[in-house]
Amino acid sequence: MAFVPLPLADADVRFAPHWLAVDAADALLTALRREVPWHVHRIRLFGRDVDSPRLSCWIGDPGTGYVYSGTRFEPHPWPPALAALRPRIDAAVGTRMNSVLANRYRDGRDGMGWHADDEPELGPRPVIASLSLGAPRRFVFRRRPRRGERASTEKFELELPPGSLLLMAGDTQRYWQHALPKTARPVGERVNLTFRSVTP
Ligand SMILES: O=C(O)CCC(=O)C(=O)O
Ligand SMILES: [Fe+2]
Repeated sequence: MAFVPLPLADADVRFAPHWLAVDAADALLTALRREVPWHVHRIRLFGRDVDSPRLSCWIGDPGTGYVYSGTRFEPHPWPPALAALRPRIDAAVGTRMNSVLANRYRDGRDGMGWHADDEPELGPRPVIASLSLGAPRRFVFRRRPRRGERASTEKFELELPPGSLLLMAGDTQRYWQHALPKTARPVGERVNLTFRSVTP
């Protein structure tokens, strides 16, 4: 359950690799497969609308509607398994979360490209708690280029096993981007929940 800080400069990233026991993570994955209305979202990529390479669902309190990749989503109400989990997440990170983006990566062809979760509704220093379930996947950070720098080579990567909780806080979104790369390796299904605190 303990968090260890990860060595990203000017960021606050903490990781609890075994936040949930493996059987609890499995049970949650089974419940979420059934309880969450999974959809392919349309996202804007280099000025074009395309199908996102994953299934997703926005879940949240009323009024936490969210703009993502140029599209506004009204949140789905909390399914029972997530309503039960939410106070434990809140206690672990010390923030009251009011929404969650659930993502379902069916296999290695699904992933998420480089981005920072820096939408204005998340405030200047977003606190985001990311819980992983199912197949382990590689998660990567890259530093945004500093002033006068064309590109940054600073990277940090880790594997996110089932039951792990990754906390991103402080200036993490300001100075770093993250991604879940696609992979040619045969990997099973993974579900990720990013709990957020949105100011409506
Ligand atoms: O699936 C993941 O681990 C990352 C998800 C993510 O970055 C996001 O939902 O913003
Ligand atoms: Fe993200």
